[in-house]
Amino acid sequence: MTIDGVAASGKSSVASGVARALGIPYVSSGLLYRAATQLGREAGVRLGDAAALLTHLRARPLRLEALPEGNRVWQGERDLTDELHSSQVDAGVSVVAALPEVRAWVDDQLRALPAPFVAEGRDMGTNVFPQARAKFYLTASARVRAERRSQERPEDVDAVEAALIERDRRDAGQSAPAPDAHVIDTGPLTLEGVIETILQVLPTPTA
Ligand SMILES: Nc1ncnc2c1ncn2[C@@H]1O[C@H](COP(=O)(O)OP(=O)(O)OP(=O)(O)O)[C@@H](O)[C@H]1O
Ligand SMILES: Nc1ccn([C@H]2C[C@H](O)[C@@H](COP(=O)(O)O)O2)c(=O)n1
Repeated sequence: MTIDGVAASGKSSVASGVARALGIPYVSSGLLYRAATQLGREAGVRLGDAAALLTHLRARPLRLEALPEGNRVWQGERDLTDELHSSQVDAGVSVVAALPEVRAWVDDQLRALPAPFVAEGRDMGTNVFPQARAKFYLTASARVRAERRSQERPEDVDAVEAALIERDRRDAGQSAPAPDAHVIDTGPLTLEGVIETILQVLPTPTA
């Protein structure tokens, strides 16, 4: 199954809860875009330069570890995960995610993972796993998302809201609900409420 949605709409928290309830892993595709951005920044590669970025990424392959309590991204023995949710990565990641070559690099890694899992991101239901048996798309107003996110970060809520609106604008090209997705406004719901809503509409597996 797939869970897509706008920035900070609760995708990874919800995917984690649903996956736990189903006893399967979840996979956070955004982490691979974030890792590509962080490694490009570190190496001084211009983030819009797909060829240079991919040469750099292919020389040092990444591994996405789908742990139930949270995904982790490794490059050899180095765990990059805790560096990937900074405001600097947030500011550059949409440029990297707009590169078709980088999207193909991410998609190949996701499609190589052993099923079943819950896939979370922007285009999981539309592009990467169009055959998924159930698809969801999470939304919430920018204000609600900023209020939630500002509890995790030092920035004030107005600055977080402005950054989310800008990232939504830049990601719009690859972030739309699949025609067969269930769209959920998470604004009025608790995290547990969103997870429960999804579990209730999931089709029962056939024998
Ligand atoms: N329904 C909800 N009610 C209250 N808080 C929520 C809800 N859903 C998510 N949150 C909180 O909102 C914040 C953002 O959630 P999360 O990181 O899961 O979003 P995301 O869509 O994966 O973000 P990103 O796009 O940046 O990767 C977290 O602090 C999470 O606990
Ligand atoms: N399937 C995906 C997943 C992510 N992205 C881009 C868009 C986001 O700005 C960025 C980080 O993702 P997040 O951690 O916010 O889920 O990566 C994408 O284009 N496609």
